[in-house]
Parts: sequence; structure tokens; C-alpha cells
Amino acid sequence: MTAMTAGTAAGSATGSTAVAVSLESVRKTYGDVRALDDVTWTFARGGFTAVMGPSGSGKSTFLHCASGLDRPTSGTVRVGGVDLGGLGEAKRTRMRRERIGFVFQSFNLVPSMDVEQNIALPLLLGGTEPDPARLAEVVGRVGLADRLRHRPAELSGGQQQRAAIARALITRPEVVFADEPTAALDPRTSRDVLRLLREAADATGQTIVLVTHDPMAASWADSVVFLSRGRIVDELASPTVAAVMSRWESL
Ligand SMILES: Nc1ncnc2c1ncn2[C@@H]1O[C@H](COP(=O)(O)OP(=O)(O)OP(=O)(O)O)[C@@H](O)[C@H]1O
Repeated sequence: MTAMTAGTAAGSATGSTAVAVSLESVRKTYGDVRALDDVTWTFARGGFTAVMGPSGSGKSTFLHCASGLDRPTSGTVRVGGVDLGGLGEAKRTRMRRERIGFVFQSFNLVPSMDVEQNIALPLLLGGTEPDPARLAEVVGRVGLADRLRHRPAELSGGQQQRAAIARALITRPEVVFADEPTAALDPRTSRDVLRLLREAADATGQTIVLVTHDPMAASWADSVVFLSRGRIVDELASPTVAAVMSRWESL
């Protein structure tokens, strides 16, 4: 299969032309290893895209570079039109906190804080108190209203991930990056988490980029992009579990 050098994922299906995230000729090398090899891609606003590929194909590197957690060796990454490469560390940190949401496999909640404090953390770190109405809305959406005074260790894995999703959404970020968010969850709990991400795209026009190994999780997306050896090699629109598995076989 030949490498695709450009593409528009997900949100193109909605007719939106606004770009949430773009990568242009992005490379990331570690010594001799080309973890990302000339990747050019755009994520349209309001789309839900899954990123799949074999182990070592560059998925985490892709997510880290696209979200500003890491800097590419060369190339340009823009979030909401802002060139991340042109920002100093303080501005990049602020951009990540205010305009980008993150959800990780291991939840990454602060153990000493209760659920409400964890959800409000991006705002507290920025020196602002959460708006009570916004907090109530997000807490209601993830179904944790009766757990606000609990610490993470007192919650199930699914509840912890729902708290992490609320934390990712509290600032109304334009894009949410999720790295294997369902890998530690059972199928039913995984569905709850994926439904929340789907709703974030459908109801509030947020852009979702989901790295996953799981065809079922990928089938919740509008589109799947496949990475192989640091390059985007395929895209599948309107994915079904069977279609994802079939494409996967051909990678
Ligand atoms: N910090 C690093 N130092 C050296 N090599 C790295 C580093 N991070 C990633 N790599 C290499 O870059 C390539 C892509 O790694 P990456 O973690 O992005 O793949 P992945 O698709 O996310 O893999 P997995 O599904 O196993 O998590 C691999 O060859 C990996 O060994």
C-alpha cells in the first residue's frame, strides 16, 4: 500500500471546512528511528477520528506531536490555526491546558484530590474557579454527581475514566486527544466512555482524536486513519468493526 501524504479526516463528512488540527510534513526521529515520517494531515472541526496501526507504527508519537506534548523534529503542527512551533514553553503549556483536552489509558487523576477537584484541575491550574453551572453540566454528562467528594481510589475504573473525560471537557477544548482510553475497561464500561466522546463531537462540535488498538472502539469514530512505519497509509470512512479488521489485516 502506498503512503498517503495528505488527507482530511472525519469532520469532512459534516461539511465543515474549519480545521481543528493540522500537521504539515511532520517528522519525528529518535536516532535512526523515523517514528513519524513526513506526515501531512488535517482534522476537521467536530470530527471524531480513530488512529490505528501496529505496535511501534508511531501512534503515540503522532498523538504527542499533534497535541503539543512533544515537538516534532521538523514540520508544522497547528491547533486552531496556531503554530505550536512558534510558541514558547509557557504559551504551549497554557494552550494545552485551555484549548486541548487529554484522556489517557491510566486515567491520570490526582489521588489526593476528590472528583470535583480533579475535574476542575485545568481551571485551578490556570488560576480560575470553575463556573458552577459549567461544572454541574459536565458532571451531569458523565454521571458522577453523587461521587464528587470521593477520591479516585474509591471509584471504579469506568468512573475514574468518566472523571478524566469531565476534566478533559471542563474548559470546552476545541480538541480532545484520547490515548487508549478504554484499554483498561470492560466492554460495557468502554461503551459508556466511547459514547461520551461521541457526544462531545456531536453535541458540542468538539474534535476527537482517539488512538486505539480496538476495532470496536474505532467503529465509534467517523473515520479511521491507519499508521504504518511512521506514515499514514490508509483512511476508512464510516468504519464498521468488520471493515476495520479487514483493513488492519492488509497493513
Ligand atoms: N523516546 C523514544 N526514544 C527512542 N525511540 C522511541 C521513543 N519513543 C518512541 N520511539 C520509537 O518510535 C517508534 C514509534 O513509537 P510509538 O510509541 O509512537 O509507537 P506506537 O504505535 O504508539 O506503539 P504501541 O502501539 O506499541 O504503543 C518505535 O520504533 C519506538 O521504539
